[in-house]
Amino acid sequence: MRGGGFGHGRDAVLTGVDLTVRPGEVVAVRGPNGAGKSTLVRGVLGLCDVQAGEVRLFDVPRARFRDWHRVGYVPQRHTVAGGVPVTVRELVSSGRLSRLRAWQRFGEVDRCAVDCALEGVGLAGFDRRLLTELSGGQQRRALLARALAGDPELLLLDEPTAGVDAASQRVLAATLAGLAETGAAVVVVVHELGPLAEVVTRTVTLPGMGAPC
Ligand SMILES: Nc1ncnc2c1ncn2[C@@H]1O[C@H](COP(=O)(O)OP(=O)(O)OP(=O)(O)O)[C@@H](O)[C@H]1O
Repeated sequence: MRGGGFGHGRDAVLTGVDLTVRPGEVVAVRGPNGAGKSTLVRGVLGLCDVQAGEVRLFDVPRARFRDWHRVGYVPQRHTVAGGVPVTVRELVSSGRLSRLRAWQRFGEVDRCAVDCALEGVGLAGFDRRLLTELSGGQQRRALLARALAGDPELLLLDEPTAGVDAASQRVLAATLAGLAETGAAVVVVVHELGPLAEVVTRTVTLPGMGAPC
């Protein structure tokens, strides 16, 4: 992004953001509550208003970008289960859908990707459970598995370690390191780096209080 300005309606949250993330990088985005970390990530995805500047994904202006299967997103909050009795496998399988062409069925490759993602976050034995029956930390891991199942080349994670125990944070760190080794770019919003310190290659700190970055 160049000169990125992001906000909500007319309210500006971030101005003048210049940030380039390259393949193989694991970039941590930090800053105080309300600094605009989620707004930045959502701005990349077009989920909040881009008020100024330009965002390009894989060198394509975001407005013209269509290859969303290349991008994974783990939101900070989720309402995916909101009243719908979805199993962990169904949730994680939905991460493959953007990879399928209109005429393609969910096949063996897709099932393997889902199994692999479940295993990668330590939820292999939970696939038939309802998402609502999982603890908060397990639900966050299921959301991560959904993003991983799509084999993203750019993965954006919004506070994936919040409410997640130390052992699971170490698993997450190893998973992100493995992904970056394949050449994927990772952007992760975090308050405390914890085990992620081992894999983060660069930290971007948002100053907060509406100050330019
Ligand atoms: N949907 C929304 N509509 C209007 N304002 C919003 C919306 N979401 C966030 N904001 C405002 O944007 C500002 C930045 O919020 P954001 O969630 O990006 O901060 P953050 O750095 O991720 O904070 P935290 O560490 O608490 O998660 C805050 O002042 C917040 O009130």
